Amino acid sequence: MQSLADLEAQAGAAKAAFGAAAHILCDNLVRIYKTEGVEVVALQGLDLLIDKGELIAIVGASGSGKSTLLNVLSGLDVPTAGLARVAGMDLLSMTARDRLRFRRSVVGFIWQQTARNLLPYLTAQENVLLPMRLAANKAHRARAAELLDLLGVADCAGRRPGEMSGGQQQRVAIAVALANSPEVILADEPTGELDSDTSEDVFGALRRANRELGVTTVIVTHDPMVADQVDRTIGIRDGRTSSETLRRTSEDGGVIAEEYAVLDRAGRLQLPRDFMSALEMERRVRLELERDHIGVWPANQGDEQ
Ligand SMILES: Nc1ncnc2c1ncn2[C@@H]1O[C@H](COP(=O)(O)OP(=O)(O)OP(=O)(O)O)[C@@H](O)[C@H]1O
Repeated sequence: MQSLADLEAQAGAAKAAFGAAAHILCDNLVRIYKTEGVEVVALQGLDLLIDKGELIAIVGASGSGKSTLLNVLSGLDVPTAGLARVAGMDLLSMTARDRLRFRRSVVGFIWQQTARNLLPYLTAQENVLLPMRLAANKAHRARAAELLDLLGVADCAGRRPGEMSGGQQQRVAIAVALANSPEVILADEPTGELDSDTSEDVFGALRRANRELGVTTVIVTHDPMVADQVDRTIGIRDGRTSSETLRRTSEDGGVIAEEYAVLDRAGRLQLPRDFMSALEMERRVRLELERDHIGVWPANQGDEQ
């Protein structure tokens, strides 16, 4: 029989192990906004693990908490409770100085509004040089040129944002986000203002940056096409991760997408709304453990109270 000390040691080890190797970790993340005495729980115990070098999409209905999550991960906003760690840095206990360093060199950010990403009076090259801060030396100029080339906008180097298309501006914005060699790129609806062809270019540029530079990339999107092209899509509902779609290539070269519900460490999972309404499930369900699955049934009429 195990002693209490053994059990405590085991529990401690399991806790340390959760997400220990993850590049991005959220554990039971909570963000409550208080406005005029009303509390809005935007994140309600969200768990998330992302490995180094992954390219993932986050999808979810409007108001599900996607932007709140991205603001936390980028160090712009501080969560109310829980644990959030990016590239080994704890986002709840960072000093102001660490936060600044984190925002300057650990994460790169791309906003939906093309105009918010670039300074209008600077050329593409000058925009990319800006985060590097020091007077542009030769190495910096070479890096700016390399990044613009990698993202397919080398020909825009000397143009100002007003002289570029929306898609070109977003690709330059990716170069700006990559300028200081961040470990993580966060993009909030980067193709939200673009048509589908241009979106594909921008998304291709993000994929290339992910593949060639190994930078962990998280894209919040409504765009179903974007969600089709990543290894993993994480669905958020009511401030929690609710589903994951994993894509893999089959032996014959086809792409197989499999959707899973997310089971948290407390054993909670969210049933898809359409499944629940199809069987009129509300409040209570019956569960039965079978040899290789768990059955879920609507409560019998007599069970309702
Ligand atoms: N600064 C704020 N003050 C008060 N409530 C907020 C604030 N920001 C977000 N919320 C609320 O938190 C919830 C989650 O919002 P969030 O913007 O994260 O959702 P979203 O999934 O990004 O939505 P969208 O797709 O529309 O951008 C919503 O109910 C929203 O009204």
